[in-house]
Amino acid sequence: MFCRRWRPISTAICHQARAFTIAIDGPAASGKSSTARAVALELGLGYIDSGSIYRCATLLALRNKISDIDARHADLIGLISHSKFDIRILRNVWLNNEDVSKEIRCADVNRFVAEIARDAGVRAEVLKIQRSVAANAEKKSAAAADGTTPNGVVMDGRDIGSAVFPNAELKVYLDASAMARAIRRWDQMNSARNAQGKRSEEDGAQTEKPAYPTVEEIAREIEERDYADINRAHSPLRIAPDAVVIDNTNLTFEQQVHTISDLARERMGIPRKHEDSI
Ligand SMILES: Nc1ncnc2c1ncn2[C@@H]1O[C@H](COP(=O)(O)OP(=O)(O)O)[C@@H](O)[C@H]1O
Ligand SMILES: Nc1ccn([C@H]2C[C@H](O)[C@@H](COP(=O)(O)OP(=O)(O)O)O2)c(=O)n1
Repeated sequence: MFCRRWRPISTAICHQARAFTIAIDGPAASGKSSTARAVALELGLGYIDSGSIYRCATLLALRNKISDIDARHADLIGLISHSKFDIRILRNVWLNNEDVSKEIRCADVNRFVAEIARDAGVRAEVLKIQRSVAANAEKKSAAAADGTTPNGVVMDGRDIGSAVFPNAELKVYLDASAMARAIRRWDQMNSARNAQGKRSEEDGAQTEKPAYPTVEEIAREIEERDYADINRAHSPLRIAPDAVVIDNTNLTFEQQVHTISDLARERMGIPRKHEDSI
């Protein structure tokens, strides 16, 4: 018997299948994936960054020279359905046994991903992958759970609360001002680049530094992607009516993680833990 809705242990009908789902949606660089990962670690839940699946689908399109998605729609769906996706909570994203964590964040994927994600057939194929990786992560989380919290999964994206898991126990819509998001993404890219440069220096490698986008360029790219995600016909980015909206422009990272994990605790029927949650 499969029951998705989590119940407190004392009233659980099917202990083994109880699962608690947290959906985190929001625009680009609003802090979804870093927050979702931290909440999952705190509560002993599995974590899936669903954007990484759309990014892998985009990488498949780029590598197979599929530039016109409407004309080559069936080819791309075939490639997606025959690929193996492995998304790990602390480690990387693997596509067909290759670590593609860095490549799926490159400028070409950033530019093309919203175009790929608007295709209904691609979304239907990705939906199957989302549900199957979530079921797997949920199973693994049971082993990590300490008995005080249920097993389950945190998934972030654009349509998790509205389309992928409409019955999620907790839905959060994370937002921040456009400028805060652009600056955070710039900082994130800068730190990754500096870390990479340091590693190359230590290895004695002579690598040419790639052109680096300005905050204004990042803001423009984010704005264009948000526009495409909000205005597409299928599962656009929307605030689910039962979502808790958190604007984190003036919150610290810890505050937003603590707020969401305490909201989850409340719905699990266990006491809140943090004094700084809002
Ligand atoms: N409240 C916050 N204050 C400052 N930086 C934050 C906050 N929340 C997230 N960040 C940082 O913003 C960057 C983008 O977050 P990320 O989780 O990658 O966003 P998304 O998944 O929505 O694109 C990361 O470097 C993250 O650590
Ligand atoms: N559930 C989802 C997740 C992502 N997408 C699409 C739309 C987004 O622009 C891209 C990339 O998502 P991702 O979460 O990696 O993007 P950001 O990290 O927020 O920049 O994928 C989607 O349509 N539905």
